[in-house]
Amino acid sequence: MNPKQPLLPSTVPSYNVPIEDKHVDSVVHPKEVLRQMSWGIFQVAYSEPVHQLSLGGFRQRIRDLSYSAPSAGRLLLEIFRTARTPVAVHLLAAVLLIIAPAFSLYLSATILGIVEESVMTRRITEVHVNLLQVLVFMWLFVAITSTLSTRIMADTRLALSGHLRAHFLPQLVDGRSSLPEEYTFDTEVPGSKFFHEIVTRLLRFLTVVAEVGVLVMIISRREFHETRLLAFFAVMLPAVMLFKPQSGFGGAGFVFWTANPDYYYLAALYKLAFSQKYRPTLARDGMCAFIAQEYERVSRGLECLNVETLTIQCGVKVQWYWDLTHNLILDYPLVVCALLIPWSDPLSSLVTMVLVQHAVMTLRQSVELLRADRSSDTFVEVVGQAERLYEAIALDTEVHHGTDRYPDPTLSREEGMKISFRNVSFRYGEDGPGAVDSVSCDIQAGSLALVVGVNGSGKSSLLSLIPGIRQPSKGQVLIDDRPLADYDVASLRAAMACVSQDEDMYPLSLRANMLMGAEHNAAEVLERAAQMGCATRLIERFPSQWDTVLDPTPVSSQCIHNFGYGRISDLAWAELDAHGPKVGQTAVSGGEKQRLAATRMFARLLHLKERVRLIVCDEATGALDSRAERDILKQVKAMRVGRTVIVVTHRFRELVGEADVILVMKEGRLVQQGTHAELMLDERGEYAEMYNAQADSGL
Ligand SMILES: Nc1ncnc2c1ncn2[C@@H]1O[C@H](COP(=O)(O)OP(=O)(O)OP(=O)(O)O)[C@@H](O)[C@H]1O
Repeated sequence: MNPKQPLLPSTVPSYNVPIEDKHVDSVVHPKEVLRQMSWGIFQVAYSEPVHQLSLGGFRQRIRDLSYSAPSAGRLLLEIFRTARTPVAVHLLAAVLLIIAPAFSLYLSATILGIVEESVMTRRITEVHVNLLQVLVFMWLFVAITSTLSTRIMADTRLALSGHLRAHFLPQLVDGRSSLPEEYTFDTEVPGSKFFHEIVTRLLRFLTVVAEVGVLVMIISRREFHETRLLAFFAVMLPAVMLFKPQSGFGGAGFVFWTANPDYYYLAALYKLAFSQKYRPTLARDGMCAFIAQEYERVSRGLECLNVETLTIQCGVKVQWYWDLTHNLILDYPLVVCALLIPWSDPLSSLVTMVLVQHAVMTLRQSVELLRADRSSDTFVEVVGQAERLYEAIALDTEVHHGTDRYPDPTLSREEGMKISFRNVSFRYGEDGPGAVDSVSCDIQAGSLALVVGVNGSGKSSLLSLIPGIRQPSKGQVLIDDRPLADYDVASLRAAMACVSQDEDMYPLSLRANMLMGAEHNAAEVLERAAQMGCATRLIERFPSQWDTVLDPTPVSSQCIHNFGYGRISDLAWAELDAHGPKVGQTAVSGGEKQRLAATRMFARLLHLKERVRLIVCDEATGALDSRAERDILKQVKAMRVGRTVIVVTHRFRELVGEADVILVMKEGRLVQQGTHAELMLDERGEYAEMYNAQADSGL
């Protein structure tokens, strides 16, 4: 399957989906073969995996496996050390599950053997009866063991996930602003999928091996004809199941296209008839009847009218001989066995037939599971997941930091943090757009700096370099005249209180958001911070007030559906509703969100007190009404003593009088800097234009 080809949603009627005439790439995945077929007016293309039996492919896989093996071994060992008991119990249950079906097959063969012998000799001894009883009890025991083992495996898997989360989380959380996409573990428990897939695949493979082994043992004891028959089934069944091309649900993904112009015309008519965009005009011009007539006329000639994409998928045909072989081996094994009756003893044939039926049922189930594995990641890919986890753990933070704690007693000043940019450039990614271009300036300790510029001029990008979230691609950022990279990043960030324009609350209670672990004077800090952030009334409005979680994380493990535990009763659901965690979201407007973000920043300031030497407000009040914006900025200014303050805002007129320096950004460059009076001298300059535009619009 060419991954670039879109897979159309199967529930959408095909006449509703005008798609371009797409030609299927001749470059296909090496493990797949492209097939095409006609379906009505459509051409359908889909890919199927090819069973690579080539020596080269095999060698490559061995090479890949041996490459990933050390990490995989290390991870398996680490998982075992992290949760010895769940892992040991899980593995024990897995071993029992491997043995159970093969043992059950062996028991049924033994029981049938005893029955056969008794009927042949027309004599059933007490020994036979006792043996039969023991065997039946053993059978029962196997059934119970299998059920229990399945449940134990499910339980231990959950327990193991908990252990692994707790074990790997501290290793994966560091100062990075984000992990690359391939290393995110927000939906995946690190190591869990790896462990589970390895165990399950080995379990399924060994189950089939054990079943085939027992079958071979049984075969070797039967009559010659029957031996051949059983051997035939033992080989053919896995072969048919593994290699037969699949159709219908679970089959290959597909693309379809047509060169039939009527199809596209029909699609256009359909869109015209139902799109809100065109209907008023159609009605106004009296064209509705025409559309209906045309649709009827064209659709009569098109057989695609009743064809849905789903039907196409089911119609992906498998050659007839595969279907026939599949039916004979899997669905009608008794028919094949019956063919042997003329050549063997009828009783013996009967016993063989029962055995074959049982063996087919058992093997079929196991091979189906094995086949299901093959449609997902390959074993080599699963083993490679260990590599990915260790790479994520070993990832370095984007910015390299030193060990010197901030503030530096020899350089830092009481007035606040001094920030200097020396020819600083920054771009997003190696080939990404240049956001900051050769900026050089000083923001003196204790000053109020205003950063202005049109959208996209690089203001936020420049400020993101100060807490060391991003690394300049060129130049240097100095903090108190010393390279930022010399400082220990945690102590540096503890000296900053930043708030940006689109800041979300963490999925924790508002209290936790504001305090983030700080317990000292909590109530006082919260009350004061809410006042400063203009959020007191807002928080009082929430039913749970400070305990409100605005966007709670859904707790997916509140119930386990269809996972070995069957249906969940209505009563149980009601209990969960009554006592379970409430996961509803609380909607807040953009302005309310900014009030809460400002409150969080003030809470940080109140808590960390004089440790904070820099305040950065990056368009943090853009969505607020003008009164709230004025109040919040007033509070920020009131916190200036002993701190440098940087404010980015598009409505800057009220602040210009107090600003010690105004930095004017344009297309990533710092085009002007100075006080308001100095900048206004250049009447045609960027700053004067922006200022006058604001004055004209009354902002
Ligand atoms: N995460 C990102 N990835 C790639 N490009 C980005 C990213 N963030 C910003 N940019 C680009 O960098 C340039 C500068 O953006 P930046 O957000 O720094 O400007 P700004 O002056 O703060 O804009 P605004 O006033 O709209 O907030 C823009 O061209 C923007 O498209």
